[in-house]
Amino acid sequence: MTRLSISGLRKSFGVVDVLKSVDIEVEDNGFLVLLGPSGCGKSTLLNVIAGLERATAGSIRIDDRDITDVEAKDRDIAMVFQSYALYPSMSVARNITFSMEVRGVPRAERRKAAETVAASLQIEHLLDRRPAQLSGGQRQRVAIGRALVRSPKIFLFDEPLSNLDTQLRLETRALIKRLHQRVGATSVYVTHDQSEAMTLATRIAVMAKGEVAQFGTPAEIYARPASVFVARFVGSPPMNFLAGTIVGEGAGRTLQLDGFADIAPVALEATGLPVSPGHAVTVGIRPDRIVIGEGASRDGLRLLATIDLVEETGTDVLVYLKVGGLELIARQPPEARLTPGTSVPILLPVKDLHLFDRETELRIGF
Ligand SMILES: Nc1ncnc2c1ncn2[C@@H]1O[C@H](COP(=O)(O)OP(=O)(O)OP(=O)(O)O)[C@@H](O)[C@H]1O
Repeated sequence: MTRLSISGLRKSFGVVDVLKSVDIEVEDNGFLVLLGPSGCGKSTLLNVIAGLERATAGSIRIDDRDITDVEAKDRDIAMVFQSYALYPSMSVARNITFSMEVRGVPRAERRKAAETVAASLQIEHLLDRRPAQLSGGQRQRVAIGRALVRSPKIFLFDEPLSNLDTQLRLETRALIKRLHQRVGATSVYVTHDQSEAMTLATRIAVMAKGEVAQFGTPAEIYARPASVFVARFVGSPPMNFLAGTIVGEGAGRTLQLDGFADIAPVALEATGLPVSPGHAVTVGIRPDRIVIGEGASRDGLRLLATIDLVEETGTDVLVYLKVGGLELIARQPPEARLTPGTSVPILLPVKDLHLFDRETELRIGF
């Protein structure tokens, strides 16, 4: 049973507020991913949880124990760094079990622990090598092994896959996921890579400028992004955005796209959204939701687009569309036959639209 609770956490370096009141709960066996662009404070938050940096205000609890002022070594937390941070002069086995050596655990017991952990990471044949004799992926496994052998209450990972090439990144990501499923330990993982966040997390905290912009499951964050920032950051290619305005009153309210006075507005009667006439909105739609063609009888915004560029990715086709002065990206199935330079009708189905207040950029509804 390990629950991590962070409340009202702030961290300032001099006059710079790097974390501004962060509240996060990680459930027992949860895998929290801190996701955000460079400089948003992810690593600082991880370092404060680890005890490598002191909080300026707020508290951190592991279950019922307040660890805010507890020294790093007494927190029962293990951290895996991007840089591996291995001891170059020690063998792999000794690197993995060094914490046991410090605690005076006998040699035979240490060797057995190193073998068990190494087997779970498929590096048992490397136990007697030095870090310099390992590939980057193998070094990262040793670093993970060193955390695993301690059986800590909480695992922290700081961009552990950043230094690996694409193939190794996928393999190591799957390894971390498998280990988490098997060991089930509560974990916090920092990344700016949304695909890592979506695949690993039980909960994601999307961070922006030292604050949590949205906290939820990967599915919630993808389906109902709380702001334009989150919508743009999660999903690849990112969500498309268009400017719109609410027209009409009450049950007769419609959404009109700005600059497209000739296309039929879409009725909003069933949505119950808190919008009033003249409300300026940003309309979002994910690339895979744009229908190219007539789109049968579905409700939505119907536009005429020109196909600008077609990119085959192997699994699907990315279609760059020009609509008036706008560019939209649509994702289509691989069998789609589309010719650059031709005009096509497109449909933005009403049920797939996301609405954000144009000024605050916060989600309105849908
Ligand atoms: N010791 C420090 N003194 C002053 N400012 C710092 C210190 N450490 C971090 N910062 C600042 O805090 C902000 C957040 O840094 P942090 O490393 O936490 O961001 P990050 O989201 O992890 O970014 P990245 O993905 O680039 O590592 C940055 O603007 C950084 O310059």
